[in-house]
Amino acid sequence: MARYTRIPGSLALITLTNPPVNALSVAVRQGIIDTMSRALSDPEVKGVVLCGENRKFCGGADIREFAGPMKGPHLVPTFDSIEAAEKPVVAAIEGVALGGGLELALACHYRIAHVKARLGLPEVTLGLLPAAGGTQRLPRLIGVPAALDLITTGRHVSAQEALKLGIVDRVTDGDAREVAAELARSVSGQASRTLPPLPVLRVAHLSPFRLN
Ligand SMILES: CC(C)(COP(=O)(O)OP(=O)(O)OC[C@H]1O[C@@H](n2cnc3c(N)ncnc32)[C@H](O)[C@@H]1OP(=O)(O)O)[C@@H](O)C(=O)NCCC(=O)NCCSC(=O)C[C@@H](O)CCCCCCCCCCCCC(=O)O
Repeated sequence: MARYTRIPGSLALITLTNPPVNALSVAVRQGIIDTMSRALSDPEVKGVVLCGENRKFCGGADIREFAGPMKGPHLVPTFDSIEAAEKPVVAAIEGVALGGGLELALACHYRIAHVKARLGLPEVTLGLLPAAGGTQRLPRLIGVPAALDLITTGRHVSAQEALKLGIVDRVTDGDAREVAAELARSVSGQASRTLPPLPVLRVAHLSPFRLN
């Protein structure tokens, strides 16, 4: 599920609620769609903060659902609609943002991380590749070499490393939701931030893959 709360400054706070790590179960995916649609259709709401319950942003796809056929809404269009939102959406990352959890944060326009947060795309350790936009959005955000490193090793990075790489916009030792709300208020009314195009042509050692 996802809980919808109005918070000061004409913002909506969307909280993923699926203990223990707010994984992206069918109910959470549907909850994101419903709450985002509510926030975007309410003219009083000028921006959105997305967080996870119990100070854990999101541990990714719900591995408890891997045993059966995929049901419910898909992550790709769900995340695409967040990215396309005309109101700023800010991820408040506490605890973990792993796999689909980081892919969700990457679809948001801004990311605030708590200093103790860990981020990564560990899909490779499960024999998978990130399949909810991470292979497309991460290279656009931090460049192909750094993105390939994270995708192919599956390693987790600290909030400070994520800041240095450019994955997050700010690190806080306070309440990430409050810092995210402050940022959402400061950018409300501005055009949504978009990711730059993939800089493929500038990566020399990937020249065999150059597009002519
Ligand atoms: C999160 C952790 C770092 C926490 O570690 P910690 O040591 O604190 O605690 P535990 O490890 O003991 O875990 C606590 C508790 O939490 C449970 N848990 C952890 N992670 C998950 C999870 N992801 N889902 C469910 N439950 C989880 C854990 O089992 C424990 O439970 P317990 O009851 O025992 O207390 C650490 O746990 C960790 O590292 N977790 C793994 C995180 C991870 O690997 N995440 C990535 C998951 S894979 C993923 O996200 C894939 C994405 O890219 C999205 C994929 C989208 C798929 C879309 C597919 C579309 C395809 C369409 C194709 C159509 C084809 C066609 O039809 O043609």
